[in-house]
Amino acid sequence: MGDLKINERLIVINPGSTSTKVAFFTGDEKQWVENIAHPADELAVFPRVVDQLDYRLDALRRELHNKNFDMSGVTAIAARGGLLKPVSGGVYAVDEVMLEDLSEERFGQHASNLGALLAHKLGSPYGIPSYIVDPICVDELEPVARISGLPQIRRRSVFHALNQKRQARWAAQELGKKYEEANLIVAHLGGGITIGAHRRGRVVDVNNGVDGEGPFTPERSGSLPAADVVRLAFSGRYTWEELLRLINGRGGFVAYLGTNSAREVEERAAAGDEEADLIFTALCYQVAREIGACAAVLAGRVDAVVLTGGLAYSRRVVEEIRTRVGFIAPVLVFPGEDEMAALAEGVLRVLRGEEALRSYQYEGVGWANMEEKVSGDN
Ligand SMILES: Nc1ncnc2c1ncn2[C@@H]1O[C@H](COP(=O)(O)OP(=O)(O)OP(=O)(O)O)[C@@H](O)[C@H]1O
Ligand SMILES: CCCC(=O)O
Repeated sequence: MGDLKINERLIVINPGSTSTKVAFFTGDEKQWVENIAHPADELAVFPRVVDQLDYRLDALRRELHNKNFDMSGVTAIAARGGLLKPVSGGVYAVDEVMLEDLSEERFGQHASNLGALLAHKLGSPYGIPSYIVDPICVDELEPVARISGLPQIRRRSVFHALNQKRQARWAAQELGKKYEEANLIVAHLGGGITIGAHRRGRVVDVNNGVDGEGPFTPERSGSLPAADVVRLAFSGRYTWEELLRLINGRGGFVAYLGTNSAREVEERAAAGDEEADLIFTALCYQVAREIGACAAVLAGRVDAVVLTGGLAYSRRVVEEIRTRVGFIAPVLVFPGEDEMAALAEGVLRVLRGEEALRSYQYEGVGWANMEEKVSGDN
């Protein structure tokens, strides 16, 4: 008998704020990936992110058409998952309730909200099922981690779940353990920075990346003294939108140094720019401090600290953090991220029976009073 292996044929869709990435996989093999750019002036005509749906769908269909791509043989579509109700990590079938929540932007605006909507519109005419994997709203916080200090404000989990969980799996494998057996601290260091305490496969605490928790980042302010934020908000100097933009988009390196490129800041520091040097060091310091907090969450029982994302390519970033947190556990470095592969891998685990498929409609860790304000400002 020949070794006959029929590979799954997957389309992967990942909408970002200024582009939509699309890739084609046969089994684990990435055949091609395209980055469809959406110029700012074209996006500017859409009042809400969800209004971009047909525009992005047309661009996606055009790309596939230009490639003479045949949709009929596609097994499944894997899409980036956005701001939905809080759910456990895993792979979710795109269902009507999910589509409705995303169409209505019930849990906030985010480019990744378009993933499931695009996948469904593209696949359903052919009967192709769509899935999302570890969406940014994965929320596995323990009750104690939800307490903010003010009953009016409840902590929620919004983070780089897709990359964090993928790198955590790699790290566990390197340690000879299953993800579900390991205690890990994963620091995703990109344009946004989120640092999660992974206890035996669940992210029991993590800084909310989009609402201004945790370290500052190349373009976000991170946590700020609350009373000073109130003073700024009522100073008359900023509109609501401007202030939110300072926290998310124009904070961090952008605010201090006018660039969101960590690479550029590092180069400026190396060339003798003292301000750049101080701010670069401060970012590493704040990341280390957050990692230390996660070590306390895990009661010191930490198998490894994992550094990932674009900033983990920087030797200086890695060494500055390692110097401060190396006493906690070995530091493993997996620079960059590959969200397209992470999405494909998740759906393949389900198609191959290695992981159970989850239902959005029937699942959700839930908050009380879900209808109260959910951030619509991201
Ligand atoms: N070799 C390097 N040295 C220093 N910084 C680097 C290097 N490579 C990338 N970076 C920095 O990494 C940052 C971008 O990281 P990344 O690509 O993970 O972010 P993103 O995908 O835009 O945002 P996010 O990770 O929040 O989704 C930039 O500030 C970039 O300058
Ligand atoms: C990816 C969602 C979380 C963040 O941007 O910080």
